[in-house]
Amino acid sequence: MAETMTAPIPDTAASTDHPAILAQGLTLTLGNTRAEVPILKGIDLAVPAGQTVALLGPSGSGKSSLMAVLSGLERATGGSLEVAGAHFAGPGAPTLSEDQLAAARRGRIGIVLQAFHLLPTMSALENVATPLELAGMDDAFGRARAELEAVGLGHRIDHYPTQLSGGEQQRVAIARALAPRPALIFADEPTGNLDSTTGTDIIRLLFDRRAESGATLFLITHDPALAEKCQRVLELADGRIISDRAGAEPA
Ligand SMILES: Nc1ncnc2c1ncn2[C@@H]1O[C@H](COP(=O)(O)OP(=O)(O)OP(=O)(O)O)[C@@H](O)[C@H]1O
Repeated sequence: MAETMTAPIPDTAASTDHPAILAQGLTLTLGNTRAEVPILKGIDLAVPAGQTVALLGPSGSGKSSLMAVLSGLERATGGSLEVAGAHFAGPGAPTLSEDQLAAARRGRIGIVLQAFHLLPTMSALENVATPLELAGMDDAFGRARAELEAVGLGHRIDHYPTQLSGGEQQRVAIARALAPRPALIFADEPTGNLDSTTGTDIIRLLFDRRAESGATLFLITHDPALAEKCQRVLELADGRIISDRAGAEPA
């Protein structure tokens, strides 16, 4: 799929002292002019590169919406936002088409969701290799194979998603998200569809693979114990960050 990027996206991702996430006054309002629903009500957040951050908050507080905006899946309606060097919103930010947003995410941002979102007509190997090919990386299939081996699925590369257990599908999804070596990983309730033993294995895998890459991790969870595995714990309520503190994990 050829994608041209007409709008320049300043790339500051290579600089380690540049924050991975810099949001100021970020808002998201959904709906139409007759019924506008404010979802995010002014988010100020700076996340240094390499930090692990958990986002807690009650159902409906806006966690998934915040992740969607920070990861470039959804456009903010106000404020400014820079993520892994991509200028997504704010004065001077280019207006990006869907393709341009996708291109801006590619290689910078890896996303792991509760529902694994693997392509059912593709094997595990193809699911991991395709984004690498789209990113124009050399040896996409060799890299994908190595990534699947790293998540313990070297023997399953030719299997289709329906032939894999939920835990195995999530391993493929993690391999797919991490294979392009993104500077930033977003994970939204990555164990929500898994039993607790499988979920524990998946979290260990996600944290181990993150530690190897040094990527910034932004993890949405309902589980306070899991949140403590991060260096920083944010709490969202009604579209606002109401608490920002250190987690139990040393920085
Ligand atoms: N397209 C939409 N139009 C209007 N409101 C929406 C839309 N999408 C989400 N919302 C509302 O935005 C609010 C935040 O939703 P969001 O999914 O971000 O919350 P959450 O904290 O992730 O919840 P959960 O923990 O249940 O997943 C909710 O009140 C939700 O109903």
